[in-house]
Amino acid sequence: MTTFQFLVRLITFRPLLYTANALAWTIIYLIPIVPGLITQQFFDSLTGEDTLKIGTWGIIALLLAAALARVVMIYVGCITDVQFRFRVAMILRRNLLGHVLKQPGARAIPVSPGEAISYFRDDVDQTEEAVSWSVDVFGLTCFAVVSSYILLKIDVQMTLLVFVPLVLVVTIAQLATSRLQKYRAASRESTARVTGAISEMFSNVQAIQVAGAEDRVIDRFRRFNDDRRKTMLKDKLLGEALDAVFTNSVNLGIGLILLLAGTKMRGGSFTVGDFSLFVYYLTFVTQVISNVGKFMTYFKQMSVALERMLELLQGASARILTMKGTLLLRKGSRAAAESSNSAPYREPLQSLEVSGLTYRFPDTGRGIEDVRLRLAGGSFTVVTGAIGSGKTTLVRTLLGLLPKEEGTITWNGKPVEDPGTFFTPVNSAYSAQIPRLYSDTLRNNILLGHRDDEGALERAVHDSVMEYDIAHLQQGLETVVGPRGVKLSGGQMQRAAAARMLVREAELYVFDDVSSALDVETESKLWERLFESRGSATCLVVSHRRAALAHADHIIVMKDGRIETEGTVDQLLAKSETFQELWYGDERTKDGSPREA
Ligand SMILES: Nc1ncnc2c1ncn2[C@@H]1O[C@H](COP(=O)(O)OP(=O)(O)OP(=O)(O)O)[C@@H](O)[C@H]1O
Repeated sequence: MTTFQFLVRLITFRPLLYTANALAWTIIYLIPIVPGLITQQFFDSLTGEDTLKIGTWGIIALLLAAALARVVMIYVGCITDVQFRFRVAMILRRNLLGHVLKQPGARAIPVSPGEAISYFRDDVDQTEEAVSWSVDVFGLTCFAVVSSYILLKIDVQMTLLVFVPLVLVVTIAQLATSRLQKYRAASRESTARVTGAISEMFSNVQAIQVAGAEDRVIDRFRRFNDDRRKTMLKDKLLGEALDAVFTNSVNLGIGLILLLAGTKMRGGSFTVGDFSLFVYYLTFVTQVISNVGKFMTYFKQMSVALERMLELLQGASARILTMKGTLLLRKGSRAAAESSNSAPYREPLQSLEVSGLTYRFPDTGRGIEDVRLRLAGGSFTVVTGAIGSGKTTLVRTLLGLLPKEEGTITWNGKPVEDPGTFFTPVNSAYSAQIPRLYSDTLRNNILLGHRDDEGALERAVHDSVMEYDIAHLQQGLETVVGPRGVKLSGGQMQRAAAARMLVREAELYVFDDVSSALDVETESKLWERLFESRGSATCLVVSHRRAALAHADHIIVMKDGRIETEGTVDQLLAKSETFQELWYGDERTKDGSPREA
């Protein structure tokens, strides 16, 4: 989709509102024609050359009426503009967010969250700006046509002599704005580097101190600041210079008119009223040029914004951005939409089967290949294997957090078409390898908006072996855990994440390495409690720890992205070297032989 097509699609998103807006602003731009003509009559009346013959008070009344009409129209124009802008920005943000939310969770956005936020904020704003200014271009063109006609009728030579150089000066200045844009982009980039460095330094204070890297980090920060100073200076200097040209071009024009008008007036072909009309329109002609320039700038920015938003769509059609749909702006429309979503249906899990499951990361080509597995309802299956063997990729692809390239998944024999939507509570709940906590209370981190029905929170805290920690936290469940949960230990974070999963009722619980930071005793308690309170639930657990492996009904051993072997602990100990290494791994002596018991 070209930028122009994108603009047209946004304009036609609400055609009536856009037309009303365009009409309002065209009238706003055309109204100044009238006071110009009235002023001309006023000055001509002083020299007895006026044709209107309505006297000074009549002229004043007309001027007031024109001013009042313009004020009223500006009020109307602001309302139509805000209404239209708001809808354009809202549809873009909603469509973008809707697309992001439909993506597999682990690959929802191709950039950092900070950058994605800037796409949602700045790129949408720039697009909104361009669409809104397209209205002004139409109005200003109408003004330019009508005023040029009036001025040319009064004096062709004067019009050309005054306006052509003026148009040239302002156009050249406008062209320089593309350089200004380059400078602006560079200064934004350098500012982003500086703020990024500040946030990196704050979040890595300990790592910097431990590595004794304070001086190097400050040197790097200084370089970023120097760079920012240079780019900002260029940006400001050119910006101010262009501003000076724009504001002074009117004075320049008036100077030219004064020079020429004197001679013409003496000859009698040019009246005082004509002079006032030229000066009056001059301001608006400059405005026309600078506003058309502004639109051109916004249009260019819009093409960059479109490119960036397309990046966020990750190859999906650009039409997604401008898809029409209800905006739920009226009171109660959200509630109506929500109530139409029926409660999720829970189907007890008898068997979950996966076959030919394949996903390779585009940048490394690594991942999983042709994975086949079967989980029986109520079973406890452990996926194990060496570091990087594909355990996490397997569960994420199964759950739809990564987009499977090939393979089928069936739940009780029925194919699961969209795993990302299907594998959520009440069907399944998942606890990721790296716990993601928010700077909020522990209670809110566990519940994450879930209702605390019938003591669900208390049960989840107990099942995840957190009761002792909570008793020792200063404010118990009300303790604020700090950004990313920094006030908790690694093991506490893992168990908080497990509690978040267990507070949700589900048929299938998927644990990705939740026990790696737990001591043996706590981990054993975790599995025991899970069996006690949720014996009928099916569990898929990624782990290489004995406490989990010892509880397993079935173990899957991964190697290089494929299932190497599977079976029970005894079977695997007898036949799999990889499994023996994992099982005895911690106990090997330096010469490689197992330790004596
Ligand atoms: N985001 C990513 N981009 C590219 N390659 C990746 C990415 N994540 C993992 N990989 C690669 O995919 C392979 C499987 O990784 P995965 O995280 O599934 O292994 P794992 O068995 O869970 O390892 P660990 O025990 O360390 O968690 C590895 O070779 C890894 O380098």
